[in-house]
Amino acid sequence: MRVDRELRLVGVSRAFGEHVALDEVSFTVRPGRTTGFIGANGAGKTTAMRIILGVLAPDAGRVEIGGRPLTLPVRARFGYMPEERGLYPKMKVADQLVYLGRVHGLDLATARRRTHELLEQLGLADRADDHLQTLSLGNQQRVQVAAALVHDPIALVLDEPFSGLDPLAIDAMGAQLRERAEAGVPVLFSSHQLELVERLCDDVVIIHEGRVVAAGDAGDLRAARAGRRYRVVVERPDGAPVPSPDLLATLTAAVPAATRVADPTAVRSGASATDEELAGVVVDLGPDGDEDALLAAALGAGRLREFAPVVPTLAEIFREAVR
Ligand SMILES: Nc1ncnc2c1ncn2[C@@H]1O[C@H](COP(=O)(O)OP(=O)(O)OP(=O)(O)O)[C@@H](O)[C@H]1O
Repeated sequence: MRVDRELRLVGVSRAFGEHVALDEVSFTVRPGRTTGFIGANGAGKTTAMRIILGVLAPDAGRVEIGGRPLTLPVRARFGYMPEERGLYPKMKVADQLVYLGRVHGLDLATARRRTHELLEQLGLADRADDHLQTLSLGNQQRVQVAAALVHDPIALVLDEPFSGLDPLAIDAMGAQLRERAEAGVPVLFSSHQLELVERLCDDVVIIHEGRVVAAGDAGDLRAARAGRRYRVVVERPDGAPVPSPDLLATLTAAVPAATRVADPTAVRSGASATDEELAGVVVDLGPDGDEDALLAAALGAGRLREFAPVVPTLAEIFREAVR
């Protein structure tokens, strides 16, 4: 029988003295999917993860798996990578992983096999007999991930597993998380690297000052905010683009609700063009702006070269959600 592993936080609150770190936080980490947990420093990510793992008690609310309250034996089968990395610096890498596997109930042969497999997959096989403290910080981090994975966890909760890793290690780690998710494990990880989250996550939870401000399928969140944003490029009769400020003035005169937003294409290409040199603008119509009126204004401004919906990046959604 397949275990229902959907992990849910329901109305979880937690204060430290007067400071409310989590305020009725609810979200779901779906099995078979990776969920990115994002929020500014101090937003409450680590607190929520500690509560999931039972390291910290909530003041109110609960954590469930498969619709049932989490019990200690079930929690023991979770994989957790805490923010404060907690391995033994003077112990050999492989011995440490075998030991942790045994603590989690694996027999010796299985613990050794899993350790060997993980070290191979994470590119650390040649460091198996080195003391942890002799490894670089990035490689110690890889061992931390191996420690969270060694007992074949039924759920994975990782606090900033990518911080400090080089691009190759990020790929190796990302592949591990993806593989675990595909095996039906709910995977939750926090990160400040939003492009990485965008690349690796199926779902996303955005937390701001202790409250969830957006959650769900990352593609849906982006698509829901598309369609109200357009990139408009208009040419003069001589073929030169109408300068951005002039074009913006024309568009906003016709559609007062339209506001300019940073052009993600310009930012991504690292363009250093001034406003006058930039071809076109990206405008957001907000809830009230009229698309037809925007198009009519763009047509009236010259020869229309581009009128295309812009799908915001996760980083843009994040910035807006936490404003
Ligand atoms: N043990 C504690 N005692 C007092 N305050 C705490 C404690 N743990 C967390 N806090 C406070 O709760 C808030 C949320 O902290 P938390 O560590 O959960 O944030 P975070 O989103 O993980 O931040 P970061 O991205 O910086 O790691 C912060 O204001 C923090 O100072």
